[in-house]
Amino acid sequence: MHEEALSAAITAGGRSSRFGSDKALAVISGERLLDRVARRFPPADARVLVAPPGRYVLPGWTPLPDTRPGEGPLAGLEAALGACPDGWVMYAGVDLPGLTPAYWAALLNARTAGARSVAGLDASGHVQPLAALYHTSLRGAVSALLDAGERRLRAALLDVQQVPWASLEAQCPDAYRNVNTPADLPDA
Ligand SMILES: Nc1nc2c(ncn2[C@@H]2O[C@H](COP(=O)(O)OP(=O)(O)OP(=O)(O)O)[C@@H](O)[C@H]2O)c(=O)[nH]1
Repeated sequence: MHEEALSAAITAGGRSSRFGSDKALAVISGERLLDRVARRFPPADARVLVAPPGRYVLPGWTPLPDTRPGEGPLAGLEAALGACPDGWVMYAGVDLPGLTPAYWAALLNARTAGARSVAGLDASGHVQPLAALYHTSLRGAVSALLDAGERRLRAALLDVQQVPWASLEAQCPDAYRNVNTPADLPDA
């Protein structure tokens, strides 16, 4: 039988212009944001870090350059889907220190037949594509979106299974607290 892989991908290719310095390297509770997000994935068959070549060293993670540098996290997803083995990819922004293994388990458990992406809704009901599951069968669709000029990551949420906040809140209340400025750091 064909076994589907489960992969983890972090996208860390941005400019951190609002943060003022590279936010992936910001230290919270003694560790880099990058290490925190990486550490809080469940075990995976492949682990990739989409970022400019040479910017980071993250042991156990395969560095992966952007297919379309500077074009945002939708382009980062294209790179990740292209590099990961066939199956599901847990895709996260490097600026989400509140993600936990329980968060990813909740999304994985929410997969339904026919779904090709799984994303949570925040407390306001907004879908959160930067901490979501994408199936590698979306490769062609994501490239087509980019070719057509699309840059919003949420456009990749095709055949999406949404997970209500009520199903996530108890296990991971800070899942969607992202770091854009130094004031957003949990220790601040
Ligand atoms: N691979 C990749 N990731 C990106 C790119 N741009 C942003 N990201 C990532 O997407 C996530 C959200 O990024 P933003 O906070 O919207 O953008 P940013 O450029 O990091 O920060 P600002 O300059 O303050 O907007 C972060 O994890 C970024 O590292 C890109 O061009 N390629």
